[in-house]
Amino acid sequence: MLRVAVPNKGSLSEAASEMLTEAGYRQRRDSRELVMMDPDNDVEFFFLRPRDIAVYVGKGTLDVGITGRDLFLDAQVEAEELLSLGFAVSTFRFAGPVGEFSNVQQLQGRRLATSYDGLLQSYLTERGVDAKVVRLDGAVESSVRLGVADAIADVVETGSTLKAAGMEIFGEPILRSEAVLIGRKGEVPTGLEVLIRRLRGVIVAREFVMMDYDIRKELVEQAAALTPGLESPTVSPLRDSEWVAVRSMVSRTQTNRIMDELYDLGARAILVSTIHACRI
Ligand SMILES: Nc1ncnc2c1ncn2[C@@H]1O[C@H](COP(=O)(O)OP(=O)(O)OP(=O)(O)O)[C@@H](O)[C@H]1O
Ligand SMILES: O=P(O)(O)OC[C@H]1O[C@H](OP(=O)(O)OP(=O)(O)O)[C@H](O)[C@@H]1O
Ligand SMILES: [Mg+2]
Repeated sequence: MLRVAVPNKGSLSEAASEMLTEAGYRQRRDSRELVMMDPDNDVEFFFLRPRDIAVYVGKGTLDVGITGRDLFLDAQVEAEELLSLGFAVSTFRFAGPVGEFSNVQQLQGRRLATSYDGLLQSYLTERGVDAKVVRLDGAVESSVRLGVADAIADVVETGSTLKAAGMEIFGEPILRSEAVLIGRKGEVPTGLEVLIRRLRGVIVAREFVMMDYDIRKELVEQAAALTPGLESPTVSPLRDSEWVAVRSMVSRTQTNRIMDELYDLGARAILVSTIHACRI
């Protein structure tokens, strides 16, 4: 039975369970459940703190787990990223009081607060910056105002938390993070390939839409260049032999631009539908 670690709390938890549900796995109904069997799929789910998931997977106690890339790298364990999952997208960055810092070298000898001390320390060491790292559990943005640090390294999404604390980002991003599936290096336990294929299916179904349209036969090459699909668009004959029907997967974010360009080219009856599930 494949043993899978899933975040039990925080910003990863709901999205991770939602993705597993879409992938056809059973998920808990009560947030207090710690373990859940899914006998139909031969998988056992363990609901754990996202920070601890890398530790369990690293030690081999559990086969795979979903966590944040930042949390995984911070844990510094023997595991590897198997798949990026496309949610909990954030950047890990330096920030300080407005106007005070502009680069990492200025952190020499200063105090830096973070919840990701492992990650931060190795970044600083690689760059030869000797700063004092102050480990805090959360609400790191308040640490400068409260006098325990001069600057911080923290998760930034919209930047509104930083702004509210009178801080601004500086320096290059330390890391681009998102939710990831991690596993033991070189090990492929039974059921893992199916899990990965199913999760990929969910990611693709979220990322793409299906586009259908009719176009005059002589314009099909130009239209296909706008909608090349993953392999090649499906072109089917219509009763009117001057026209063909085209079907192709299109990136969700490009949908309206492509519809406009197809319409300008002469395509009509352009229909967009969501992909419920897929195997690519
Ligand atoms: N605002 C956010 N936007 C996107 N991702 C975020 C955000 N805040 C945290 N994350 C990501 O979520 C993960 C942290 O999850 P975790 O559950 O430890 O923290 P949390 O959501 O802040 O919960 P807690 O309140 O327990 O600290 C990290 O991978 C981090 O990059
Ligand atoms: O850039 P933003 O969109 O403002 O989001 C980033 C904030 O979100 C997370 O905090 P969270 O709410 O999880 O609190 P915590 O720091 O106590 O974990 C993160 O630690 C940042 O503080
Ligand atoms: Mg947090």
